[in-house]
Amino acid sequence: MAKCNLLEQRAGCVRSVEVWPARSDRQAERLRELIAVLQSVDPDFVTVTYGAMGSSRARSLALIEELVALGFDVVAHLACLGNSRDELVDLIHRYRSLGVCGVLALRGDPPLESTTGFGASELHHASELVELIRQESDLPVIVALHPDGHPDSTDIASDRNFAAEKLGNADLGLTQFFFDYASFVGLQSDMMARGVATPIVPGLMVPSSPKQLLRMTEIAGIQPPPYFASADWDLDNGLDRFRALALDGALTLARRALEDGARGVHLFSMNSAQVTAEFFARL
Ligand SMILES: NC(=O)C1=CN([C@@H]2O[C@H](COP(=O)(O)OP(=O)(O)OC[C@H]3O[C@@H](n4cnc5c(N)ncnc54)[C@H](O)[C@@H]3O)[C@@H](O)[C@H]2O)C=CC1
Ligand SMILES: Nc1nc(=O)c2c([nH]1)NC[C@@H]1CN(c3ccc(C(=O)N[C@@H](CCC(=O)O)C(=O)O)cc3)CN21
Repeated sequence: MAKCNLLEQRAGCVRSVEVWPARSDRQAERLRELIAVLQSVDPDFVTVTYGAMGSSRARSLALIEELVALGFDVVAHLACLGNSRDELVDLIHRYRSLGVCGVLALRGDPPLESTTGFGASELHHASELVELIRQESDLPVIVALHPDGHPDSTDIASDRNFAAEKLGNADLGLTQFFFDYASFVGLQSDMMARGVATPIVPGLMVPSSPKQLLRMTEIAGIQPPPYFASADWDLDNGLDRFRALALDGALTLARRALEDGARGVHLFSMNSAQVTAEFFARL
């Protein structure tokens, strides 16, 4: 049974890893390799995406069930967009009975093929979902925070105000990935300035290729790190050099955050066994 104490599990650095459900045979093979690595890394909790990039609810539920059965503490993502209130309530109860140890309350991304239609959505902001989870369960609630501001926000001040409101009602904040340490420091100080002291754990991503990096910076609405523009990655050994810099970059951010008092680190594994193994071996 899940221990349900997200930050008190390990003295020092609490380690968490995001995984997503496989959507093809090739992805299923990658997921097997990742789960094998996770069994030796032994993270404090694993988060399972919901609906990310169009993935289905059934696949998320099946992966949660599998990971719980393997003995992992699982945090389930839940997104407002595309679900009615009743569907969200049903999912919260299903998560509860599957034995998850927390919920990451997200607004969610609009469907890839649409810029406006959110279908049956009745809740429109993560803060509303935090309230719903509180009403419906005693599960710990995590929220996503955006060090560089959310790409849909009109200005950073209002984005920080909304972020502080939802973080104040949550048990933990996990950040979107970032490449500029100053953005993480800015987020922390803006939350403190608004009177919110809920712990914030940095989310790190180690891109496996320049192409993946550009795709992810586009999703997050942020600039690539400085090393990206420093070389022609198509040249000999370019990919190996890129991966070494990407890993060093994420480790540098993680270590600085831990030195400055962060309680843990969260890795967006991108379902890569190799990245996950190397990141935690060197942290
Ligand atoms: N770990 C993960 O899976 C992560 C996922 N994300 C993704 O980021 C996306 C949205 O992020 P969230 O932080 O959950 O959304 P959110 O609902 O907190 O914020 C989304 C946007 O709405 C604005 N907003 C918030 N509350 C508002 C209110 N009451 N009135 C008007 N505007 C308001 C915010 O400033 C922001 O621009 C999701 O697609 C999520 O999947 C982001 C980071 C990590
Ligand atoms: N805005 C936003 N939405 C998210 O879903 C999200 C974030 N940010 N930030 C952190 C992580 C990263 N997430 C991601 C990122 C990419 C894929 C993705 O491209 N998945 C492909 C597989 C690609 C591959 O195997 O290389 C898929 O088909 O599911 C999924 C989740 C989920 N999280």
